[in-house]
Amino acid sequence: MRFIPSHSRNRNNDSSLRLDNRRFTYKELEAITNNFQRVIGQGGFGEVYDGFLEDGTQVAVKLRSESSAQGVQEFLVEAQTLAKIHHKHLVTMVGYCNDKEHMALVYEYMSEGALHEHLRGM
Ligand SMILES: Nc1ncnc2c1ncn2[C@@H]1O[C@H](COP(=O)(O)OP(=O)(O)OP(=O)(O)O)[C@@H](O)[C@H]1O
Repeated sequence: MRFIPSHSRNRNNDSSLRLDNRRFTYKELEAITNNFQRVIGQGGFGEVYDGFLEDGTQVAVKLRSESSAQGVQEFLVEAQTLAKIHHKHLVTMVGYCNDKEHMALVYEYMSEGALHEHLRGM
């Protein structure tokens, strides 16, 4: 499956993923997560890590593991869908990483308390 036509690929032609969100390098993710130190969850794509951006914003970094049952395309679909959607009942995607073999999605962190508050307001 293609997400953008080949004629509109970005100039360096490195990816079929083009989003308005911030693009992180794997090195930046290492810094943000303090070398992937704290696992906060486990999803279909792999582990989810706690992290902090330079401005102190807490984020959840969903790193796609090589052994993930879900494929690269599914990962890209999630990234591309969330990049387009901004809704008060959906967690915001801050950015993504598509750096050689590393793929990750970066979301605003949502604590359980915040989630319950969120759901109560629905
Ligand atoms: N934005 C977030 N803030 C805080 N924790 C998160 C966030 N996103 C995910 N997590 C943690 O990571 C776990 C797995 O995330 P999530 O369910 O989104 O993964 P997934 O890959 O979509 O799972 P699946 O596809 O198997 O349903 C969550 O249960 C939660 O503990």
